[in-house]
Amino acid sequence: MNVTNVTNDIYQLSVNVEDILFEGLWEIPNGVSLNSYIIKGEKTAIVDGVCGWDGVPESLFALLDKLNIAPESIEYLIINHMEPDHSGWIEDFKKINSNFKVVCSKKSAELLEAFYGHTENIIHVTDKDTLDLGKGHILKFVEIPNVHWPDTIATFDTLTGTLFSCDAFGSFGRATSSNYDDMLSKEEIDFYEKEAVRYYSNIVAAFSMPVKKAIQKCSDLPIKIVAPGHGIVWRKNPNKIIEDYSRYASYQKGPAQEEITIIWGSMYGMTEKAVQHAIDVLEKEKIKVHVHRVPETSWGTILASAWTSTGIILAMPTYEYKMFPPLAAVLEELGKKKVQNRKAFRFGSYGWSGGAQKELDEIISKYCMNWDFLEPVEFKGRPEPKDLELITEKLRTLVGEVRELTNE
Ligand SMILES: Cc1cc2nc3c(=O)[nH]c(=O)nc-3n(C[C@H](O)[C@H](O)[C@H](O)COP(=O)(O)O)c2cc1C
Repeated sequence: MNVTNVTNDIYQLSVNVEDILFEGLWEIPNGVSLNSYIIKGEKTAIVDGVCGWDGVPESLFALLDKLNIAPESIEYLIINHMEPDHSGWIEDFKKINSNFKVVCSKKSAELLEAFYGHTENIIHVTDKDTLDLGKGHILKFVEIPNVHWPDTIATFDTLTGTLFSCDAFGSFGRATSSNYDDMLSKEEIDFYEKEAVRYYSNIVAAFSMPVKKAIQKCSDLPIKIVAPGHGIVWRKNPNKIIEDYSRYASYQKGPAQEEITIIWGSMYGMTEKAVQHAIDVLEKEKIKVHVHRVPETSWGTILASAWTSTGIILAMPTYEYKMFPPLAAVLEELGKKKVQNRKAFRFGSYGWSGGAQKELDEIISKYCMNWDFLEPVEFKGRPEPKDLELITEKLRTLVGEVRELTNE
């Protein structure tokens, strides 16, 4: 666990989690940090917990000792949201301090009872409330429901301008002791930016409307530091991550960036021949392309590039009168995350009846994805030169459409 100083009287406790699927589902090749914060006024508060803490009270004692904090002096545990990655430590925390008050939204309190049976000493807060910790640290609370659980609040320290934003403005990527934008190189910031896209698209994307509302609400605050529950702390340029999140939220309804994502699958290499051809054509068109084969590539990786791409190409054969199943599964996930209004094109092989296209149309319509498709190109068995020519023509049209939309 890392302990670092955020600013006057504020410290970060951070644990890296690796070798798991986040939420039991999302691949995290570069890990993820769980960040908790301590604010030391005359009274002391902990904002969110660190679930990766080993559960041994002595470990936390030792950390607090480093900061000259007696465990029993922690008066408030502020729960920004009740998702167990942050709050799952409450039972362990009770082992070192049996006399603290929980500060959270009314909805969090309900969840706290349902998940951990904890009902004592709870202070419900809303937008109208403040909490004075002394030494000038007056905390303000901002309800930002559905970013990403319905109970979510952000906590704002009015003295230092620090916004403890919970899952908002978070990213994947393990933390180091230089977990601050002012301590990182340009390359490292780029790394966390990619990890933020992956985090946003996998975890927050479906809640893009609430994200927009939360950003609007927080725009009234004089924010100097953004301290999220995952990822790096933004001290030098807090607006960067806020603007990035605003952009990511806008990608839901498109247009996104001048990029194309190809998602493809093939059993016996017939569709694959056309995919290879498509990659060559797009390379000549000099447009940024992400290529993902299914089922080999994880949903999380595909979602991250589909989220930033204005154009999407789906290439798959017919399988038992429907789409190649792993592609159907990924497309359903894109639908659930509301990847909408893309410029799109589909091609693929069939043997005798076809049928992939029908299921594709059904999924697009079921999730109201509103993708604007070019006429599909389907070929029986292997693609003939005339099929490849037609695909070339469609790809050029797609590139033109993507460029037109993104350069408006
Ligand atoms: C298990 C299986 C099921 C298939 N089901 C259909 C089908 O319902 N309709 C059809 O037209 N072709 C069907 N085919 C034929 C494939 O679509 C055809 O072989 C195609 O060329 C495969 O392309 P690929 O090599 O890119 O996987 C099926 C093939 C397999 C192996």
